[in-house]
Amino acid sequence: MAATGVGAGCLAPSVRLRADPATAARASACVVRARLRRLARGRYVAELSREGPAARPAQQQQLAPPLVPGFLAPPPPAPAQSPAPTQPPLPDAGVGELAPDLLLEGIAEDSIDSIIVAASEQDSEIMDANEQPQAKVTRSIVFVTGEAAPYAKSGGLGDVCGSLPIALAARGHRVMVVMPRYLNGSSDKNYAKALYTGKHIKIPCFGGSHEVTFFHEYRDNVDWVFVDHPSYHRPGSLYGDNFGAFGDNQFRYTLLCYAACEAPLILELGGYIYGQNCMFVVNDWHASLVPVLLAAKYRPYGVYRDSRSTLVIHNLAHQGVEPASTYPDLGLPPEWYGALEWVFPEWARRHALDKGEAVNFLKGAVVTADRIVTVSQGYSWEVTTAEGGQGLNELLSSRKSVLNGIVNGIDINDWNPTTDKCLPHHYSVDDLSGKAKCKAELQKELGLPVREDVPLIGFIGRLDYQKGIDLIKMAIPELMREDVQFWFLLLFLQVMLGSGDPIFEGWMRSTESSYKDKFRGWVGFSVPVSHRITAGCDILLMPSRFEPCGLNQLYAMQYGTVPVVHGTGGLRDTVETFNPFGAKGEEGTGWAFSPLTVDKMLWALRTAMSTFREHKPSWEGLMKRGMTKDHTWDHAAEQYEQIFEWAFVDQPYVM
Ligand SMILES: Nc1ncnc2c1ncn2[C@@H]1O[C@H](COP(=O)(O)OP(=O)(O)O[C@H]2O[C@H](CO)[C@@H](O)[C@H](O)[C@H]2O)[C@@H](O)[C@H]1O
Repeated sequence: MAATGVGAGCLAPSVRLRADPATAARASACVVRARLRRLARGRYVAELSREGPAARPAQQQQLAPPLVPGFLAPPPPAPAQSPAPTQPPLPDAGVGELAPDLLLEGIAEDSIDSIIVAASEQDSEIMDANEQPQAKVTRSIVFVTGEAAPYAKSGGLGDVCGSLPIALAARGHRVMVVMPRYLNGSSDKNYAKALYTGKHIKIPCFGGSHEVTFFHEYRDNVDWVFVDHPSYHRPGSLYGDNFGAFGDNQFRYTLLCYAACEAPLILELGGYIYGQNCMFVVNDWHASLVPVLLAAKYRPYGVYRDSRSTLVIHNLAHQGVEPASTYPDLGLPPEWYGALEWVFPEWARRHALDKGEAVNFLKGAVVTADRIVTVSQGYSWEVTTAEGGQGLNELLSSRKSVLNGIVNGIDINDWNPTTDKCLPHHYSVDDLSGKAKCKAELQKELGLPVREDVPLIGFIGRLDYQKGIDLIKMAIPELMREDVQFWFLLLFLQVMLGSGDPIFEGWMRSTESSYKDKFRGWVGFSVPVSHRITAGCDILLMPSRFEPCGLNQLYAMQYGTVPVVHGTGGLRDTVETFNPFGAKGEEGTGWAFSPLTVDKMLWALRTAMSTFREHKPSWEGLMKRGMTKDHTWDHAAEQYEQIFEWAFVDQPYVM
């Protein structure tokens, strides 16, 4: 028979569809168009519809009986004498349900979104289209974090800790996330489904005994555990307010770490405790006391000897450094001071008598964690250099044997242009028309001239030295000479910088009035706005000085928005510079410029803008290559499992 090529290889690894030989014999009559919509956790929805029903002879409309009970039932056969009816469209097959007698064959080379269904003689069974890859070894995993979406988020850490645990749970692990129960009035509703567990403990630190209670919600197969204490109930952002970072942050996150160590031992979640054989995944400085506590306060007494810890560094710039005089407050044995000890270099000291002595939470975890992961491979090398190590480079270099990089994934349920509830129009790699409409809506919303031909550049980021905002400021006069529109979204109330800089806001207002038809700036935090910008812009600019991973460029690519980034850390790992003369034709998903200078940034932007204006097919290629890249969490989750496996091969840290 004229069997067409088997498409399984073109599909995502978890999707394999086969046809029985009898069906294969009717392959040519059995052409169906299927759209596979990617969901989270490597799952797919197949939407099937017949292509060219009129061309299909009536006698061949009877499909073979389903090979697997429960699979999509075939449509009833046409009555013998009646004229061939118009073929009813096949219903949406739903997750994992695909026509039983059909085989998927990829048609768009790099795309799994558009598939033709045909039959093939060499294939004789239906595989489960909904097969979720499972871990080889399942574990009890305890995430400890200062934030996790959707409960509390101030940036990328919240995104990652809101998604990675779900991806690991889907692969068969038992996963708990421990974070504070922040109540500030405006976001309290996020915790509405979390119930009091009836468990409370007293934590001996900071000269007293502080009672914390535990709340719990079971969602997406993950135990979300919220530590409650009055210090987490206050207005402002998670870590600070208009006056700067909260003065008691060290206390707040010491409580979190103690509580996280107790949670697996005392919380009966779903009927039984997690126990002492856990993998603790501690994120950034807020959770960094956990491996120190395991080594100093539990293992010497025989507890948690079978547990291991992995430190995940999302951003080395924040280390949780406080004066050395606070060490006794932490409730750690005096002999463990060395683990947290930190001495500022002379140039960083405030006065002649300042000895620069401090305690550094993140350093404590770098010393005591069993494994260290940074959120991209590029960053795992950068942190070992004097330029990128933020003072910890030598220590991190000494731990190179346990240091790895894993690029973050993104939550495809939240960030999917075909379903995103924040967008006025939806679109996909097959039909980009909705993106042009999103752009027009965004231009209307901003009061900019509605023009399809003008490149709209966006920036989304925190008001932080890291994000390279000063570079954009310097480049604006030059950039505004071009026929361009610029949309600037800044995150207000950023912790480490304290207040949302009034000088910067003043600059934005004056730039807006100087370039009325070209520039708009907005300061605030709004998830829907960030989605609308990601969809509505043509180009996303990220001139970050350093970027451990960066999520916005991943979201941008997913939404067909072309990233122009500084080639650093995770940006360099994830954005491939456009090459019109690649081995397979045009290659690349954006522009990664280096070094970080205004001129280089302008050069990259101008190249991108001229490609947008003058080379439409190339631009569309850039958009589509970005949209079809696999940014799902499943891949990253598998790599984390490998790290966990290595951690359990080694002995745990003991002094
Ligand atoms: N004004 C605004 N309104 C609404 N949402 C806004 C916003 N400004 C920013 N956001 C959102 O905040 C997140 C920021 O992501 P980044 O990757 O830039 O993270 P960040 O630097 O905070 O975190 C660190 O951790 C992450 C995760 O590991 C790393 O990717 C990163 O390199 C590292 O610096 C995105 O989801 C973005 O949409």
